[in-house]
Parts: sequence; structure tokens; C-alpha cells
Amino acid sequence: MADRPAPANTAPAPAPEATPEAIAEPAPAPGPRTPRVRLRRELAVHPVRLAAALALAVLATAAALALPLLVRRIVGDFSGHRSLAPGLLMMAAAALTGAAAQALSGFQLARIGEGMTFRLRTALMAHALRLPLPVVRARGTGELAARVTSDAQLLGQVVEVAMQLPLAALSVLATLAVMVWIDWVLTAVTVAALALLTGLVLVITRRMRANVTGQQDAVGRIAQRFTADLEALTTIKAYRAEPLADRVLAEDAEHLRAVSLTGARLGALVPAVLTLGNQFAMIAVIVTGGARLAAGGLTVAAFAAFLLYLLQTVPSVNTLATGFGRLQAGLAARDRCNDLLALPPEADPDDADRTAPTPAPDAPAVVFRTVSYTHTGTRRAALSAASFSVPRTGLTAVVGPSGAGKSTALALVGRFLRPGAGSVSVLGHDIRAWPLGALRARMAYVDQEFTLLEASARDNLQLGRAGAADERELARALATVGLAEDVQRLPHGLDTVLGREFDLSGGQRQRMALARALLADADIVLLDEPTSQLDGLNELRFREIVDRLARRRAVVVVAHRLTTVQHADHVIMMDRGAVVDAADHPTLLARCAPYRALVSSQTSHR
Ligand SMILES: Nc1ncnc2c1ncn2[C@@H]1O[C@H](COP(=O)(O)OP(=O)(O)OP(=O)(O)O)[C@@H](O)[C@H]1O
Repeated sequence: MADRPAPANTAPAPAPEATPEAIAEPAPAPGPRTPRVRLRRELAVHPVRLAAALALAVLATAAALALPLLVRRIVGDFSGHRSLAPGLLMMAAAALTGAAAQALSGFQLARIGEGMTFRLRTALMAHALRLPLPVVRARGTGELAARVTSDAQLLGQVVEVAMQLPLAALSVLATLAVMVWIDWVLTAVTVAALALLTGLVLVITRRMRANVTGQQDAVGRIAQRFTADLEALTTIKAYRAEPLADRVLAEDAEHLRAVSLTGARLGALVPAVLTLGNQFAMIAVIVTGGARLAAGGLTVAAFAAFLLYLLQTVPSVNTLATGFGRLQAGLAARDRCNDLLALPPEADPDDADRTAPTPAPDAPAVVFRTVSYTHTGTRRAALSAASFSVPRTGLTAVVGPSGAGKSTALALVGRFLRPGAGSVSVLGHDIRAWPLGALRARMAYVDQEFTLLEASARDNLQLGRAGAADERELARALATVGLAEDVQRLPHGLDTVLGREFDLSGGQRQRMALARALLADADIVLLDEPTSQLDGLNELRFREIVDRLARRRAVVVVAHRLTTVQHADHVIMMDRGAVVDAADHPTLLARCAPYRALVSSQTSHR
């Protein structure tokens, strides 16, 4: 280690100034929020498509309206012994035009809806990826996935409905206007029947909205639980816990079934009420019309045309009623999507406008000043007024018993968590002064799970790099961590997509993460328990890599193994959220009893 510069600061950090106390995690700063979903704005995104859809729908309605009038004309021609051909031809033309216009309009609306679902989904996913980690954990990955999939789908359908409703209303009104022209008394009877029907449907569909929210919440809960079970599948299998998992999942599914049944009950009422209302209107019109026909106040042709118009209102009235139900479902989904979009992202609101500070040349890599942090939902502080500093270069080991707060401290450096009290500085600047992206560009992070993205080995290696690495750089990094042959053996070498059928072993993943850190060329390398799955040979290799990294950078290792601690330049001893002492290994051995106890507990296990 002769070639490594002496650590800039190996003195113990200042003693805690504040009384350690549990400080709740602060609410994340209100960030630049993703705009909420607004249906009107969404509908206006493609004005030409929307206008085309509207024009086609109006054409379809007009063609449908013309049909009964043409029937009336044909009946007239028939009784007047005139040729039926012109009337029949016009009727065929109107029917075909109406059908074509209706199909095209429907497709345009579906296209607008799909566009909206796409925009919404991408916005939801992008927003979820930028949420603070504690928020994502608290919400649950499955729950968030349900919003992106199921809720976005429901909401996409709303566009179609939101357009169909005014069109159907327009069609009903236009038909009623023609009906008034034919016979106002029969129209009044029809309107009375329809008003009764509308009132009933409104009451039902209102209740449906709350029910849909309940159903979507239940879907989210199942998705969350099932995802968590799949992630823990090895444990479930190892402990034969399938029946337990089955039971809990079945309880969630039962809850969803119960909520859905309430929805089905409400949903089943709608067509029943519609049929009843239509039959009621028909009977009322036939009875009144029959009486007026007998009294000579109405002609047969006019009565036939009126009945046809009445029949024609049925699909539009049905569209209004069922569409209103679907609209309520969509609005419930919109509320759930907006609830997600309203969560503040982890970046500060002015992040994009800020320039990254220039690292202070002589400042330590990291300084904690009386930092406290309490994980959401817990009462005990994971860190209590912790103060320490990490020299600009060299290997710093953070040690301490399990639960001492080591990983929490590392997460605070990467600003995955925000301090509840105190301050964290990186390269001479408070982390709040750094734009988040610039701060993280200064760091490479290897976490406990050695997470690989579901992407090619090449992409995984290059994460965090400003530019692409060339083949030689990649090969060198892989050779350094002893992975060259393993990657060569993959079916497509560096271009093999990792994560599913072509996964790496735990140790290989760890080394892959180290190769990534080598290629990232960051100022600060954060390693959380990086040797837990390495064999003797690879642990030796790991030490060499860390030595090499530490020549020009600060390498912070949360270490359990004595081997890592012994050759570190700087050791920070933590216990129960506090920094007990910080110095090099021999100094700590000589003066820090808890450190001595930790070391001897490890040596006695060897
Ligand atoms: N996501 C979390 N939610 C709630 N509490 C947490 C969370 N992560 C850690 N904690 C708690 O915070 C305290 C510190 O945990 P931390 O993981 O920082 O300790 P550690 O020193 O890294 O432990 P280990 O060596 O066992 O990994 C512990 O009491 C732990 O239970």
C-alpha cells in the first residue's frame, strides 16, 4: 500500500453535539411534479384526429336520423303507387355511409385512447422510477405496477367513453327534435319515460365509482403480495411455506371477489333498468299513439316513423347509461393515477436549473455532521447524531454490530435517504447543494443485493458511465475482476441479456458490480458488504481491486470481515446508530474497547 497517499483525515470525527433522538424522516421536498392527468387536456392532444372522429360520428348520426324519414317516404310512395327505387337507393346509401362513418369514428377514438394510455403509462413509470426509495418501499412494487398496468388501461378506455357520451346525448337530442316535429305528444311521453330511466341509472353509476376504487385497491394489494412472494420464492419453497402463501393470497383474492361482486350487482342493474325503461317508453308510446291513431290525430306513416325513431334512441340511451358507468370507473382510475403522480420526486424542484458545484480540492470525500435518521414507520433512530469524515482517497471501512446503522449511513451518502437532522457534505459541498444527478455521477454504488438490471452484460457494465466503454476497456475490467471467462461462456457473450434464464451466481454478480465500479471512474466508491459471497481467491482479488480503486478515490466499504478492516486506512466504528470511534485499525485496537470486542468476536469464530 506504499503507493497509496496517506488519508487526508484519519482523526476521529467531532463528538456528537446534539442529544441523539429519534427524528422522523422528513417529508421529501416538493419536487417538480409530473403533471396530473386531466381528461380535457388529454383529449385536446390530437385536435385533428378528434375533429375527424367527431365529424364522422356526426355523419353516422345524421345517416341514422335520415333512415326513418326515408322509411316514411317509402311508405308514402307505396300508398301513392309511386316507384320505390329512389327511396330504397337513398336508404341503402344512408345505411352504408352511416356504418362506415361509425366504424371509422370508433377507430379514431380508440386511437386517441391508446395514445393517452401510452402517454400516461410512460409518465407513471418515469415518475415511479424517480420517487424516493422509502416511498417506493412503503407503497410496494406490486401496487405501483398495478397502477401502471391496470389503472392506466381503465383510464385509456375513458377517452372513448368521454367522446361517446356527448355524441350519444347529441344523437338522442337530435332524434327527440325530429320526434317533436312528427308528434309532440308522443315525444312528451317518451321524454317522461327516459327521465325516469336516467334518474335510476345515475344513482347506480355514482355508487359504481367508489366500488371501482375499491376493486383497483384490491388488485394492487394482490399484485403487491404476489410480487413479494415471487421475490421470496426460494424461502417459501425451502420452508414449504406454499400453503401459508396460498392462504394469504386467497384472502386477498377473496377480498377482491367480494368488492367485485358488489360492483357486479350494481353493473347488472344497469341493463335491467335500461330494458325496463325502454319497454316502458315503448308501451306508453304504442298505447298513446294507438289512441291518437284511432282518433285520427296521427297518420300510419308518421306513427311508423315515430316508432322507428324511438327504436333508434335505444342504442344511444344504452350508450349513455353504460358509458356513464365506464366513465365513473375511468375517473376512479384517474384518481389513483393522480395519487401516484402527486407523490413528490426525490430530486429538488430546482434541480434541473442548478449547476453542479466544483469539488473543493482539499475537502474530505464525505463529512457527516451530527446526522440523524429514522426509517419511516420505525421509532428508533437508525442514526443518532452521527459524525465522521471519509478521506478523499484510500479505503475507509465502516464496521459495527448488525443494525448499527452502517448501510443507512451509506444510503445517506448516495442521497437515497435524506438526513432527518444534521448535514452530509460530499467533496466539500452539502449534498443539498448538489443536483441529484451530478451528485450520483460522482459515486459508484455496489449494494448488498448486487443488483443487475434485466439488460445485456455490456449495458450492465456500463451503467453510470458518461460515454460507452470500448471493447478493450470492458475486457480489461472483466479480467481484473476474474469474470472474463464466465462472460465468454454466456450464449451471446457480452450481449447476453442477464436476469432471467442467463443469470449469474451471487459471487459473479458481486464481481460484475465491482467491474462496473471500475469502469464508472467515480470519485467515491460505496461498497455495501461486498465480500459476503466471494470465495478466498476472489476475496483476494477483491482486495487488489479495492486497493487499485482507492489509489485515486475514496472507497467506503461496509465491512464485516476482518480481512477488509485490517488493511483499511481508516475505520469508522459504529454502534446503535452512533459513531463510537474512528481511526486506523491498530489505533482502534489499542483504544476502542467495542472495536476490540468486535475484532475478537471474529477471530474467535475463525
Ligand atoms: N428499510 C428499513 N425500514 C425500516 N427500518 C430499517 C430499514 N433499514 C434498516 N432499518 C433499521 O435501521 C437500523 C439500522 O439498519 P442498517 O441496515 O443501517 O444497519 P447495518 O449496520 O447496516 O446492519 P447489518 O450489518 O445487519 O446490515 C436497524 O435497526 C434496522 O432495523
